[in-house]
Amino acid sequence: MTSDTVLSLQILSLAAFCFVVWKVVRQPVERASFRSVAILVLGDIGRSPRMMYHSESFAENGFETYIVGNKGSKPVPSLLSIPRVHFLYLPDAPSTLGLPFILSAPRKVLLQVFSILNALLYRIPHPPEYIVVQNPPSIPTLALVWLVSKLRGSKVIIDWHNLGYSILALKLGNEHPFVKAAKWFESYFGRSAYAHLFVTNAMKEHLVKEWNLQGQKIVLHDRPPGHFHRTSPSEIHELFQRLGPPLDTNAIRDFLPSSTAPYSTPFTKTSSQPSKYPTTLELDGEFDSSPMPSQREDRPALLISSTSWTPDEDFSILLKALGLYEEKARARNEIEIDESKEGSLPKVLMVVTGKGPDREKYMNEVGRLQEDWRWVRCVSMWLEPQDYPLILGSADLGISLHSSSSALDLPMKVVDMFGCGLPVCALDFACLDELVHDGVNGLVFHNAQELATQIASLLTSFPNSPTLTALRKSLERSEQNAARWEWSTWSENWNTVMKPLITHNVNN
Ligand SMILES: Nc1nc2c(ncn2[C@@H]2O[C@H](COP(=O)(O)OP(=O)(O)O[C@H]3O[C@H](CO)[C@@H](O)[C@H](O)[C@@H]3O)[C@@H](O)[C@H]2O)c(=O)[nH]1
Repeated sequence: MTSDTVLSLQILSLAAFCFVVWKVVRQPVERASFRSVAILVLGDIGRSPRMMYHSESFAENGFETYIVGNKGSKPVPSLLSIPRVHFLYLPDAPSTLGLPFILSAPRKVLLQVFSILNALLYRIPHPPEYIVVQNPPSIPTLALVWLVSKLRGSKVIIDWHNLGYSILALKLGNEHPFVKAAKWFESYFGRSAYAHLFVTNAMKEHLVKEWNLQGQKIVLHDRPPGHFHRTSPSEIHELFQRLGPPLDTNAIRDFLPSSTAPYSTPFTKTSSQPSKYPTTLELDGEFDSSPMPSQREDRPALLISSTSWTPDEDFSILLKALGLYEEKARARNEIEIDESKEGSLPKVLMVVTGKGPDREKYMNEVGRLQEDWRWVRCVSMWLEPQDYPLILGSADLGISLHSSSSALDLPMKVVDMFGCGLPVCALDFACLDELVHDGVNGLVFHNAQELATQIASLLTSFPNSPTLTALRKSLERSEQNAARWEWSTWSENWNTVMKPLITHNVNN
């Protein structure tokens, strides 16, 4: 494409943008219609769990719910089945046409501005009562919802997941002029809203103090959806039959215990197949006629990490820790081994779920490293929304490498893991203790050596590790730990914290 054509395209976009703004400014302000909400996600809706959960909660509370965002991964199934939910997809970001960043970035923002305004002003038939916007990204969304609220009378709710400028600072450094400009933009357009939601107490305290936020301020911690649970052996059996392909590579097939579908998987077996390990009933001399799957004693330990593969998560820590575990397992199992196998370490299958920019870089590194590994394998996969909680609930240990660019947000993946009864080893950062209680529901580490030591100590004598079992028990809702139980589901929490905020006007 010639530079003339590019210039004409830019001029056209600018003209279209000016036309929309001119039309809007001339339009008489329409009253916002009660019980409707626009949820704005600048990104793949299917990879924005918190915004999907908000949408579901609004719709369940009788709101006509418009989700504005990009099409990509499949949204959670429950959202697709609610009649009041409408998806308004934004066009995908245009290709850069080989233009330098200085030209391609403003062009991209301009097209985004146009399509977001078009959605919020025209595609939603009546002004929504509320607009819920996720931050980050802040540019251009915070300014746009501010403008739309002035024009259409909608009330803006900013859902503070993190601080956008702190993510940019990871790449450019705190002193870069773009970072300073982004911080100004975020604090200026983020200052006043009908309400501000925060994912941690720490973020609320920080922003109230530093940015003098106007409007109601509420901490809405992430919580897992009600259907997240510890996966039963039957569900694990079905899941690993479904997962087939990502685990069906030479490197993985030879590493896992052999299995014969549909009778067994590397993690489960059924009594329909003669088993190497007799069940308790068989040992008691009774015939086990039930085909119910059970977990195999010779299964590898299943470790899970979940991520968006962004630069704030340093997967080199995990890879180094897995290498150190490999050394420990060799030393224990191949040199010091005694007859009883007491104190031995199991093979480890590390599954990293999620999609994102740094995936290829780290998985190429994994490919090189595991050529020399005998006790560890690492695979990455993206699971359909219904399978994601099932794999978390099948695992033995979760790992979080979330370090938080602002030190003010928390890893949602850990919330997911706790919801599925999975204890974690989590990398420490400033406000992690709002979620992970060291030695109670998980362990906190600071570097690869510590992580490797924790994995080895939790997996000693696997699958009968008392420490791992104790951590897992703290996540069970039982009479014994009722007193310190702090977990609720997303909708219980939302109905307690958010509902009074948004139904207040209707009740009055
Ligand atoms: N369906 C599916 N979802 C996945 C998969 N892997 C990861 N996810 C989704 O991706 C999330 C993890 O993405 P991250 O971007 O790593 O999130 P986080 O650091 O744990 O949490 C951040 O985002 C939250 C809200 O979106 C914030 O609340 C939180 O404070 C933090 O900023 C998981 O919680 C899960 O919903 C997968 O294979 N399949």
